[in-house]
Amino acid sequence: MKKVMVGMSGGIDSSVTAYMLQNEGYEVEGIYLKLHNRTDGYHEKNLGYIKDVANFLGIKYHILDLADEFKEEVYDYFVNSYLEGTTPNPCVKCNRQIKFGAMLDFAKEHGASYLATGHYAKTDGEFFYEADDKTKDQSYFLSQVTKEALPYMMFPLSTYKKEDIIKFGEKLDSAYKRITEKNESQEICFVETVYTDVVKRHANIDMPGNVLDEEGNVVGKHKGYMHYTIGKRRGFTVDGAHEPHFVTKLNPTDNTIIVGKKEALEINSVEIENLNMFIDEKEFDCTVKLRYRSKSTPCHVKLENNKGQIELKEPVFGVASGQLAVFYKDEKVLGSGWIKNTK
Ligand SMILES: Nc1ncnc2c1ncn2[C@@H]1O[C@H](COP(=O)(O)OP(=O)(O)OP(=O)(O)O)[C@@H](O)[C@H]1O
Repeated sequence: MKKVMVGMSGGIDSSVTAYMLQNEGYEVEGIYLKLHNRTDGYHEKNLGYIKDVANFLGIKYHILDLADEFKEEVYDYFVNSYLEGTTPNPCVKCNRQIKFGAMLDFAKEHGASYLATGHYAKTDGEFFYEADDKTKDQSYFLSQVTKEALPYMMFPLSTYKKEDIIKFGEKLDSAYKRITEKNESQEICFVETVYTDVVKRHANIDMPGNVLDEEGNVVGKHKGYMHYTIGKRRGFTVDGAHEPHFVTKLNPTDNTIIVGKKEALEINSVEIENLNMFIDEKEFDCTVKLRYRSKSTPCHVKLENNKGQIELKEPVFGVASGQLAVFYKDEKVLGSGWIKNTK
């Protein structure tokens, strides 16, 4: 019987994942990663749910403390990105370095043939594909995972809708029902409310400064550049403005922000770096997502020396440095790169 390790968070998706794989005949073991202490008793609470599910399934589970790696690779990167005036994507880093880096190594060392998670995405061992439930699809966040990890990955939820997983869990057992009754899913697992609450523990984010127009004229005041991301339209003043103004650029060096009208957010080309490609072609047409939940835009791509240039065939509004450009051919992920500059 083949052994599958399941990354268990104490949430409904991974709990149902473990059940499904056991039902399919795999020998299942769980792994809980200690990544951060968002609130007091955070791990104890999650482990309480995991223990009940593991008892119900009759499986064993491991606890792996990756707090140091997580701090270095994900948390510090997250905070530093805001200090640098870019918009980070911590889940992308976590998937590459932690879940399908360190956790996968652990699973292999413990004799597992596969590592499964409750992510909504598909893989055939060579590529990632979008999940059937497009509203939950997480292929964007997985696109920096190394090619070498793909043959070990399993996503049993890829053909289901999240609401069906919840309904299934409610009926399965009280251990599962209890999980469906907690309502504490965060967009970013270590951010309780808004990102500024995390950043302000490490830096003084309240530093009033000048708002500039595109010509560099002072046109208003802001609360401190770290309060803003590209495309934001509130929380700063623009003297005498009748139309909405949007943040188009952050300047950490002099604590200024540049604003403009909607047209100023229009982007036609994007420079990327630190590529992770699943295909060998260096020049191709495809579609690209420049942030999670944006629609795919047709584009032409040229890659060279771990960098790339994307020419968009239709303009996109409000693209932030630090986010990921993910290339798709229909539902297939071709690869991705980090956004460095936009024009
Ligand atoms: N602390 C953790 N330890 C082990 N695996 C984890 C942990 N956090 C997340 N995972 C795995 O990564 C998957 C996707 O994580 P994400 O944070 O997007 O979860 P989610 O959709 O809320 O899922 P769940 O309902 O299982 O918490 C989870 O389904 C789980 O398999």
